[in-house]
Amino acid sequence: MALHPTITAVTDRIRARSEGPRRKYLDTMAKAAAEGPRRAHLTCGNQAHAYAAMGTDKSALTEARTPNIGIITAYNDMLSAHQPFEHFPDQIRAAARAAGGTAQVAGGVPAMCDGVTQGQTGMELSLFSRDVIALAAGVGLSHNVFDAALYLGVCDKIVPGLVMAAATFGYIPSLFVPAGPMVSGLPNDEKAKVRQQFATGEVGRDKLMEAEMASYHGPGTCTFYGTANTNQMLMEFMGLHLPGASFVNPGTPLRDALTTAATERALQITALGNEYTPVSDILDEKAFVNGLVGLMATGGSTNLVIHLPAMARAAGVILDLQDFSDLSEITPLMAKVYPNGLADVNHFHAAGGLGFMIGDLLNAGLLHDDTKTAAGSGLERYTQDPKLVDGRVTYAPGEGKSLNEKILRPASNPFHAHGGLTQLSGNLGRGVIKTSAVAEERHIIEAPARIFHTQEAVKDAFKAGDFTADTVIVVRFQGPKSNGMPELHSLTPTLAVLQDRGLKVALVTDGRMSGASGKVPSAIHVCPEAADNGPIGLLQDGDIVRLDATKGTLDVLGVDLGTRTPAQADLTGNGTGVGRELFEAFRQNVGLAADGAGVVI
Ligand SMILES: O=C(O)[C@H](O)[C@@H](O)[C@H](O)[C@H](O)COP(=O)(O)O
Ligand code: SF4
Repeated sequence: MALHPTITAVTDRIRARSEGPRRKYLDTMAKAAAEGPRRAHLTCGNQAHAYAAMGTDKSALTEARTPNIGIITAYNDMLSAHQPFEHFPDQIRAAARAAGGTAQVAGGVPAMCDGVTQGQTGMELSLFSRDVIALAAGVGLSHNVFDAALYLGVCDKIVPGLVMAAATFGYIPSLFVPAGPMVSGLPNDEKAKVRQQFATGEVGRDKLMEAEMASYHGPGTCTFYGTANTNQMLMEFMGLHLPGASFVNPGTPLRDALTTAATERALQITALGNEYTPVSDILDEKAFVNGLVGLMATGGSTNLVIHLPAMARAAGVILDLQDFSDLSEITPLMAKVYPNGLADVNHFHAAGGLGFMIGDLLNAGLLHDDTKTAAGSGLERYTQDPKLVDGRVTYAPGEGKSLNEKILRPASNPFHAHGGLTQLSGNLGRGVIKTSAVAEERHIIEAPARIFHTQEAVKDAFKAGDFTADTVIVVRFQGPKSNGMPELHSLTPTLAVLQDRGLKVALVTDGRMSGASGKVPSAIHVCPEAADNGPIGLLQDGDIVRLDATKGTLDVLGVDLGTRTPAQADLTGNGTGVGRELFEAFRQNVGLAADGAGVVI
């Protein structure tokens, strides 16, 4: 099938926009690659330190004739999605040895669980932790003794931060190794219902705790289609996972076989062999366009509208919100996974999952097939399913059709004609809205604004019974310069109760929401932010705000903003407590949300 003209046009536009930075990046990568195996440049002393504790691997390492893998691990016990990584290094070392290579943990990176910090002060470090992860991975890889790298990470900022590092070290062939989703527990919509009942006082904390523990109940990624699982989708659409690796549950024989297969593949694609595949050849404008199409076709997390520009910039590729909008316009919404529907990622995977989607989108001319991937050339191979045969991974053709059209549909008969993300612009600045989880009749709202400077103040106003009419709830001073741009997802139950009571409500914020947020129309990432003299800082209670997701507009009506003085907020409290003291330089130097809210890149 010929490539859709918009795919070609957007790819060409990105390539043209990126020409300078991409050329500089590729020159840097080529220079590094030309230096040959890293270890050749280390002294005996350097190497002795690196191998001292490596036991039986020492001779292979010192002879430096076989490839050595550096493992960057985001293991900790706080994220259910990362807890399984505890034993992955042992498995990877054994698999490398068995395949004639070696592997060492090059370093660890921090990983924040946004579920633990949701609605808490710690969430103010969440977005910044992405760049900390990139920095920490760089420290590990700077030991410079690796011919390939394996990145162990899944969740929200961890994959984006690791991709920023993998691109920066783009001369090192790499794969991302996932741990997979937890098996299904209490359905996400039932959990959300109990939360709303708790918000209205219908159930007590005991019932809420019971529901939460039944929903988040074991090792593996949470099963909604939030940022973590959107990251997993990207790693297949962009060719950094093995095909079909994303949604195989942890602790299963196929999961273990995939980890072994990823290790073997990493050893095959180093510069010591004949299939050198540096990350810099994989992460190009075509890979990012494929990632954007996957984001739209699956109704993925709005957080990737911030992370993808930062990931791309690390590879010299410059994305713009217009690229997201134009691709959303031509990409059908093919999946309905919570919060966009009732199914979870396990059901999605069973229905045909990413392999079906990639095949169907390729046939529809909506993906580049001629991309380089860690598994080899061409995206077609990602339509295959991994099977376990005698304890090893083999690939077989996927079903080629959806096995449950309530969850997954072909591009020819989608849930919506276009993707779930729309760019917004108007006299309040630029932002984004995820429409895939919002009922059509709620895509346009025009109502008086109520202005807040914290999410707690919104909840207090709700408890005081303040919301009795249609309202645009503005929560400002939530941008990266203000307080690190925390997710405001803990507002979801409150806003959903107001909506269920028959009110038309919308959220407008320079902050962000979670990938798990859904049914309330939310104009997010509004920039410039209030703390950066953005027009959102000029709004006053009672102003009529119109949010039109069908037209992509966000405006205050009948007000001359030029006559207004910007609101002030006391942000001093955001600089101390729970480690916020350490992030002042990040708040001072962070870029626009629309450009990726980067600090290090
Ligand atoms: O973007 C995301 O996907 C979220 O950050 C997610 O990782 C976060 O953990 C949610 O807070 C979980 O949902 P609940 O908070 O509703 O449990
Ligand atoms: S998906 Fe979110 S809540 Fe679940 S483990 Fe990852 S960061 Fe934590």
